[in-house]
Amino acid sequence: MLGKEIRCAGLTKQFDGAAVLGPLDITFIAGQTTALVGPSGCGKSTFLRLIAGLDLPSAGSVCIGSQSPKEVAKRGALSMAFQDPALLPWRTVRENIALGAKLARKSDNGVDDLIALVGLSGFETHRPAELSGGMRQRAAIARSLVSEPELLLLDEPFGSVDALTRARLNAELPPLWRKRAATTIMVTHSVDEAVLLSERIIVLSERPATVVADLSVTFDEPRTAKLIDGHEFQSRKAQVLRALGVAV
Ligand SMILES: Nc1ncnc2c1ncn2[C@@H]1O[C@H](COP(=O)(O)OP(=O)(O)OP(=O)(O)O)[C@@H](O)[C@H]1O
Repeated sequence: MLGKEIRCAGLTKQFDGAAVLGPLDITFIAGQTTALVGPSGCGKSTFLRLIAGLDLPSAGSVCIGSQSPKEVAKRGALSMAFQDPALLPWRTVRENIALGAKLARKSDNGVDDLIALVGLSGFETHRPAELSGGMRQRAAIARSLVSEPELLLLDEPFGSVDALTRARLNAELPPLWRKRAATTIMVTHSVDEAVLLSERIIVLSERPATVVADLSVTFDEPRTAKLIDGHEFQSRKAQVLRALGVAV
C-alpha cells in the first residue's frame, strides 16, 4: 500500500495558553522516511500526536492525502510505535502483534516473519509482563508494521532496545518500511540514527518548535552500518548537530 503525502499548514499547539509548537508548515513526501530531531521538550511528541489525530491543533491543519488524521486512523491505515509500548497485558506477544493486523482489517500472514525480524521467536506465547522493556518495544514495532500502514509514526522506537539489537533493527527495518512505501515519521534523539535511517531530517528549535533546518539525506541503498565511518555521513551529521546548536 502506498504512503500518502502529509501536509501541515500553520500547525500550532498551545497548552494552557502557552505555545508548545509552531506555526509549522511542513509537507512530508509520500513514501519517504523523515526524522524529526530537536531539543528535549520542544514539542516533537506533541507534533506526532497531532499527525496521529490523538490531539487537536490550536490552529492550522494536518491533511493526510485528502483526509484528516482521524479519518485515516479510522481506516486502520495509520500505525504508531511510541516510547512506552502500550501492549495488552492479558494477551500474548503473538496475539498483541496479530491485533495490529486485525484492527486494520488485514491478514495476519506476516506475523511470524515480523516476530523473527524483531528477534522475538520463542517468545510468541509470553505475555508483556514476562518480557524486558526492550522486548516489549520490539513487539510494539512488529505490531506497528503488521498492518502494512500508509503512515507510520515512530517516537523513539529504539529507545530501550539494547545496542546490538538496535544496530540490527537499524539495518533491517528501513528496507521493510521502504518496500511497503509507508510515509514514515520518526522522532529520535540519536543523530546517527536520523542520518542512517531517514531520507530527510527536520531539525526543530526549542519550544515552541519551528523548523531550523530541513536536510535531505541521500546514500546508495541499501544503507549499512559501514556508512557511519564515511565522510559524507559525518558531514551530514555535523550539519544536523550545528543546527541543534552543538559545537562541532
Ligand atoms: N497534555 C499536556 N498538557 C500540558 N502540557 C503538555 C501536554 N503534553 C505536552 N505538554 C508540554 O509540551 C511540551 C512539549 O512536550 P513533548 O512531549 O511534545 O516534547 P518532546 O520534544 O517530545 O520531548 P522529549 O524529547 O523530551 O521526549 C513540554 O513542555 C510538555 O510539558
